Amino acid sequence: IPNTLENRPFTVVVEGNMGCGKTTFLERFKGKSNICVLSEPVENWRNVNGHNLLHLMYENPETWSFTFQSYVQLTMLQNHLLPTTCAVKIMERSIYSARYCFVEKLTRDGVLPLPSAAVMDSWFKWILQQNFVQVDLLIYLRSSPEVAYERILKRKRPEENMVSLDYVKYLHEIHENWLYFKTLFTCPAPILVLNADQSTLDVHAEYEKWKPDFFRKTLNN
Ligand SMILES: Cc1cc2cn([C@H]3C[C@H](O)[C@@H](CO)O3)c(=O)nc2[nH]1
Repeated sequence: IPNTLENRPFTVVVEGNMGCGKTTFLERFKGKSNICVLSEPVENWRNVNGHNLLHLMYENPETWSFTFQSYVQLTMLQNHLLPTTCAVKIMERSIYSARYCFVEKLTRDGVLPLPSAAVMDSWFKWILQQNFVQVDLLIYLRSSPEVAYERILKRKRPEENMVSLDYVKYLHEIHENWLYFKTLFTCPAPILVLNADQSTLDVHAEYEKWKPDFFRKTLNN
């Protein structure tokens, strides 16, 4: 069956650095009857048969990155494929940022050994070839690393207590090259860039301003 909008929801993916405000941005859509909101499955990652893979990954990335990122890829695919009767599905991150941002960074850092990166990439490429995953709009919450880092410090996620500003800056560059300069990897859908350094209200005001164009443009294709 072709993966057309007739038999699947209009899928929006919200991407951005750690601390850019994705979770807060998605709060606005929760409770709307016709929108299925899928937050990043961090709680899943914290308890896989009793194992906190997120903690293990931060504590010893050389040993646990492959395990963690393999599970992230599975949970992202599950979100992409989750059936819904809603007209719109909005997801926090995607199988794309898993591969293009996080796995890419770990591979470049030499933290993820090349044989492991090759296996991750084989899974990723096969999944895309199955045409399981369709994204219709990508919202890039574009933040400066300094603002993002301040928010990470404030929210105090236990596993992130060792995250450095350098790590956040590096992830920022990868997001910029992918979603703003578009020099890194292909973009799976049209991109709406929002200035995420603003207050939550202003980010939503900017989204509301651009929404009609983007939904009309993408729905009419
Ligand atoms: C898709 C994807 C999300 C994601 C998050 N993370 C980390 C960054 C944050 O500390 C936490 C929640 O986003 O998980 C990661 O290492 N690899 C990831 N891949």
